[in-house]
Amino acid sequence: MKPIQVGLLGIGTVGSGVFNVLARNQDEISRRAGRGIEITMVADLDVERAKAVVGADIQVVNDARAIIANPDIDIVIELIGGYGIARALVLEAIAAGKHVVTANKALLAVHGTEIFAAASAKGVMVAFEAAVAGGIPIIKALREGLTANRIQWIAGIINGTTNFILSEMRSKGLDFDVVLREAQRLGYAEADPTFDIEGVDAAHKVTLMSAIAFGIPVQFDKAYVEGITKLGAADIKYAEQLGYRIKLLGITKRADKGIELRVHPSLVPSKRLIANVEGAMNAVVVQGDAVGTTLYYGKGAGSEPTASAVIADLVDIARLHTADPEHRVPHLAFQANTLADAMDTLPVLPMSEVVTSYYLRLRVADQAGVLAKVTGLLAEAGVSIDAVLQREADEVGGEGSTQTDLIILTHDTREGTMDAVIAQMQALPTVLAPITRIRKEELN
Ligand SMILES: NC(=O)C1=CN([C@@H]2O[C@H](COP(=O)(O)OP(=O)(O)OC[C@H]3O[C@@H](n4cnc5c(N)ncnc54)[C@H](O)[C@@H]3O)[C@@H](O)[C@H]2O)C=CC1
Ligand SMILES: N[C@@H](CC=O)C(=O)O
Ligand code: NA
Repeated sequence: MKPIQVGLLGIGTVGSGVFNVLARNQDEISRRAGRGIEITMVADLDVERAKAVVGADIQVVNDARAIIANPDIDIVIELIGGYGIARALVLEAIAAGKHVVTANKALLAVHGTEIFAAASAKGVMVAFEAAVAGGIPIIKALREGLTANRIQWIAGIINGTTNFILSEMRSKGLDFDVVLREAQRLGYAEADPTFDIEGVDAAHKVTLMSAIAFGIPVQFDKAYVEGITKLGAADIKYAEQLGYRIKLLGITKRADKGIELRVHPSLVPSKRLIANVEGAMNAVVVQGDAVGTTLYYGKGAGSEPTASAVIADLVDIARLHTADPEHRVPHLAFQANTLADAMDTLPVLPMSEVVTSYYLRLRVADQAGVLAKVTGLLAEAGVSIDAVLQREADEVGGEGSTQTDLIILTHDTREGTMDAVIAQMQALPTVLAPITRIRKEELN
């Protein structure tokens, strides 16, 4: 069979990894795919840099549309990033009857419904293994390996930059800004690192996993998103003393009335495997009703780890290219005549309806009766306390300090109830600073 022809749009960090891995492992990849896979055209705005990567035998252009217009190209790989030109190019490639492989989680989380519908109508595939947890084959695991299961929840460390920052802050006591700069230097961070540190990148990824796991449309706009920028070194230290690590988790869960979809820093018991995932590594825990708990661990970013996932998608498409579109692996795991038929109407729950437990830190005046007032308000609201830790004032504010930290762990509470009681506690004159609230996930 003639090799399948691939056009590559954007040959930066991931694109060059794809080119290099494909060249290095060409024979093995072809045997696995059942036919050759050849990158025959590359587009990048920086033509000279692209030529330096691919050499003289491959056509390099600066206009991505020249690839889409080429009738010999079967698959377009989009590795430009962002929502702008990438969205236009992906839709044009689909309209031209090309299969698409992309690592662009931002694009799919925001415009996935439109893109998957266009691909279904045209009978082409849009594959995106690299978009979630980079090299970890989590899309395949959810869509194929766990297909017998009713998925109950997924919780993942799915942003390498923030996990790297939290790990370095905890283990080396380094400052946030210093570690962020290092993550940028190492190529983990997004072009705009606010997407990493404010939880947006993780929310893009968990939105995609949620759609696959629960058969709901991709709904990034319904996700609750909170990053790590407000976390203090004190909370990392107190969590450790209480037997927890703080991780930025992307969580999606089947609840009574709908689906939870949220990203925020979370206390995770130190004894859980996922709590010990350090540096830029990613890990995803999936709980299915038949299989129980499964854990997927590996590199979620970087040139070749991400390329590994892109090429796996190329191989899938090379194998399925000639199959009847209705019998291909579906984009989002549920098979139906139209994409809309496959979708579940379960709503994504507002954050106020989420039930979880909490870590609260209150900077209070070190005087009699404060603890009783605070716990009294919690009791009135029906919030059950799991543990209370009071620091010595000297330890918090230095010798002779009149302030101290009160740390409270609660049992499960509805977020709306917790919002209300935090507002009441905040209004107490003896509460001297904004209350820190971090959600706690037992993950069992
Ligand atoms: N870097 C990583 O570790 C990971 C990246 N991703 C995703 O992969 C995608 C690519 O990321 P990187 O390779 O890191 O980005 P990058 O910035 O290194 O590469 C993007 C390339 O696209 C080129 N480009 C920009 N506009 C273009 C246009 N209009 N036409 C043709 N080329 C154009 C740039 O010149 C650059 O070479 C993004 O969606 C990113 O979110 C996903 C997982 C991991
Ligand atoms: N910026 C991302 C890169 C991969 O998606 C991360 O830090 O994980
Ligand atoms: Na992946």
